[in-house]
Amino acid sequence: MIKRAALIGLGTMGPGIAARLSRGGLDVTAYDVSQAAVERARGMLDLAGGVLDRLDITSPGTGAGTVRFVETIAEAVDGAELVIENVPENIDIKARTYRDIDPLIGPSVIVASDTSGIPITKLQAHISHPERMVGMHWSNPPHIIPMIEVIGGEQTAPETVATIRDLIRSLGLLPVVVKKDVPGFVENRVLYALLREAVDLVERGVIEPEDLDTCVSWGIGYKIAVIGPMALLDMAGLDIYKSVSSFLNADLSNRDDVAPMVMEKTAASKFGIKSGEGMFSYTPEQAKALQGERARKLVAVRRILEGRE
Ligand SMILES: NC(=O)C1=CN([C@@H]2O[C@H](COP(=O)(O)OP(=O)(O)OC[C@H]3O[C@@H](n4cnc5c(N)ncnc54)[C@H](O)[C@@H]3O)[C@@H](O)[C@H]2O)C=CC1
Ligand SMILES: Cc1ncc(C=O)c(C(=O)O)c1O
Repeated sequence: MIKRAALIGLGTMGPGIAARLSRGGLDVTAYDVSQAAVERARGMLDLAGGVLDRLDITSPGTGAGTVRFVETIAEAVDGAELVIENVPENIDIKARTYRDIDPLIGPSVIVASDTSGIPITKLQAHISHPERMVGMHWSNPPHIIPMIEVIGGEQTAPETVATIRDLIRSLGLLPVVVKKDVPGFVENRVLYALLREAVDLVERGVIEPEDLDTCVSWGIGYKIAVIGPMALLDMAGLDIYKSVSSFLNADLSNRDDVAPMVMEKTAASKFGIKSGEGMFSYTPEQAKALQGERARKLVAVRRILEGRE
């Protein structure tokens, strides 16, 4: 089983991934081009560890692994059996990262991308031995959400998919092997269809942002956490779904570009919590309180869903 992992890119996802892997007994070496990102990640490890404690996630008999922050990418990948790439969702940055690590790692070292949806087939065009490249798509926050998508590209060896699937299982997490390498894989295709409709409804003035969140979180979100979409079809009745979709599907948002509201906000550097304003506004204190409150609620819901409460 894999024992040494390199994590390239920290940012939003990196600290939680590092914390979760080390709790599972892996030794992680983490690298980021930004020292600020390294310091932020260093400061987040204990917080993530506390959440893992509340989830009763223990380490294997061999004990917890370590997280070491290193100053060069070469140090990060030295001796690693797995390299997790977690740089920005930009194929040029990812390709450059693969070119940087290629001469530093052997042909059997697995390179797993945390990409949100760039097809793995596209990514593996930028690395030697493409059979060792795979998608390992975590969800935010990665130390709490147990489901991880595993996606093989056209040139990915089945053994590579199986190795990552088994690693995820050995960590006590939920691997979902996606059968076809489609953009967005599965989770984000469903999420982005939902978000496209949600943004469209707010943009057209059908509903206020706060009320949309109440409607979706306490309606669909609450239900879907317990009853998955396919099971929900059977609960509601496929006849009902047929009747409603016969008129509603044609009326849903089918835009293939980015909503003007999102273009305007991002052009004004209104990215959300990370910039203090997005759909809503946040002071640093509010952002910190929200992070804690959301972690507490996600832990409580997960404990109930796992039948531990
Ligand atoms: N933010 C989210 O909710 C999720 C993001 N993802 C995916 O994970 C990947 C990372 O996402 P985030 O953590 O949100 O990105 P981010 O933009 O927050 O962080 C990326 C980090 O990579 C660093 N970086 C940039 N170029 C680098 C290089 N050449 N070498 C090393 N480090 C470099 C940056 O300094 C930054 O700290 C993306 O592919 C994203 O789509 C996956 C699941 C959820
Ligand atoms: C908006 C959004 N986009 C991508 C991802 C993951 O790839 C997430 C998430 O994990 O929650 C997300 O919320």
